[in-house]
Amino acid sequence: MATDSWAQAVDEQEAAAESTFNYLPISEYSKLTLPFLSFFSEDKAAQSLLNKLIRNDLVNTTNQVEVLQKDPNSPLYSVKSFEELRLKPQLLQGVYAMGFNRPSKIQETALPMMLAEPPQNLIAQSQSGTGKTAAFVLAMLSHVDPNNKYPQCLCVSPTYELALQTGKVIEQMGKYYPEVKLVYAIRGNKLQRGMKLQEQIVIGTPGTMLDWCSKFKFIDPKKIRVFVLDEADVMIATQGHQDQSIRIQRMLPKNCQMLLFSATFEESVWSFAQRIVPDPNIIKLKREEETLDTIKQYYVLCNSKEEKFHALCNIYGAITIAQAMIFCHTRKTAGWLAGELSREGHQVALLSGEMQVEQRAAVIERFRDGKEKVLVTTNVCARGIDVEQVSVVINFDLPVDKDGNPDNETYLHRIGRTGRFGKRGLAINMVDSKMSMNILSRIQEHFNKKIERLDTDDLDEIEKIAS
Ligand SMILES: Nc1ncnc2c1ncn2[C@@H]1O[C@H](COP(=O)(O)OP(=O)(O)OP(=O)(O)O)[C@@H](O)[C@H]1O
Repeated sequence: MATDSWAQAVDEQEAAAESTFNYLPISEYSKLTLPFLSFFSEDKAAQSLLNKLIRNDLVNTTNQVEVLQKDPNSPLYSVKSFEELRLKPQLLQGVYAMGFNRPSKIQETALPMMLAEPPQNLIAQSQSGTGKTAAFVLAMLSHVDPNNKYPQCLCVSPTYELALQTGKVIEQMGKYYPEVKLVYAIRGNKLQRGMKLQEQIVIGTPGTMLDWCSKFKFIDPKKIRVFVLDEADVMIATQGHQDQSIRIQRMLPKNCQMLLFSATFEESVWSFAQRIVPDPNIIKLKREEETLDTIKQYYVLCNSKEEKFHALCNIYGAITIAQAMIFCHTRKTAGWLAGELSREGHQVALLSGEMQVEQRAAVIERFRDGKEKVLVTTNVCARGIDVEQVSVVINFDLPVDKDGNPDNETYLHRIGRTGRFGKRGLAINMVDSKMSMNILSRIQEHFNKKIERLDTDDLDEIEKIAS
């Protein structure tokens, strides 16, 4: 594709996004199946949704589960099969119909606690994709009494889209348990004043959920038996969500089971979790550490973006690269580079900030399937996305934070490998100024790992790095 058509595609997307926003009232916006998320493309919520959309498997972690029980004398339960949980037959059927053969790590530890009598509170942290959603969905479905026609479980999610994704899991898992009904407490879902909900499970965003419990009284909070707070780390990143969640929690009865899930566990999440979940059991599943040990790192000296592109072409000319990811600082550079590479005959995928989340998921999926060999992206777009099979990572621009300092964490995440995918990798950094050389040196110092210079005009030298 030529540069012009890339530029045109971007213009068209931006125009479409603008016109959608201009003409949609807020209430309509939330009714869209997958609304534009571009204005919070940097957001954790978009990232989390993207991960969910492109994932169709469990992330396999080898690390151990860490269980900190509130009562250290109580036995540490763990099950190895869904049968051992003595689930209702309809639910077991649902689980198997989804293709789950046995519980994931977090499920085998969390489910016995969540299904215990009397109900136990739980704070659980494990990386995205490890089966948390399926775990609490099973807990909710197990605890409701379908004969009671009123809400018994509340589940709050940070955004409409994430609520919808969880709702889908409830629907799939509860497929053989049709007596249990689900309703979405989301902006735009307008109910008649004075009505009382009959559905047993309510899933939604904190603001609407709070309104439905207090202002409109569609829900009687005193009858709630299970309260789930999903994606707590994403939740607290949004202004107001913390307070709204706490206000909902305060309306619930003392014996209501409180469950909180998070993919990460920084201090802010932890203190929020403790405010919202009294007397918790705590489960943590540590993410495997990324390391630079198996990565060969190089830098190339250039004077301009054109020179960087030239160096890139030389690298491509000298070594066979199955799949590469190229990171640029701005959308503009990413678009330009993708155009130039396409012109050279490469099959290029471009991940750009103005794309809808669904479009971005499609791009990553195609790349993952090997339909394109090069993925050009900005860091914002690719943050938190794991494309494991990539063996070459090119920092067309070095990662910096908003103050222009080296972003070591991003550097590690872009090129690092976990022990499990301990395949050798190659990272090439493009340096085009004194400033970027300084950033490179600081990255090198930070990781205490030498980054060698590579002369891209010397084809023999390039060939050597691949061997
Ligand atoms: N026991 C299981 N066996 C096989 N697949 C599973 C199992 N549990 C969950 N999955 C699948 O693994 C994927 C990830 O699960 P899930 O969405 O529950 O993870 P998560 O930890 O909630 O992720 P996130 O933090 O993004 O919400 C889903 O596609 C889900 O269908």
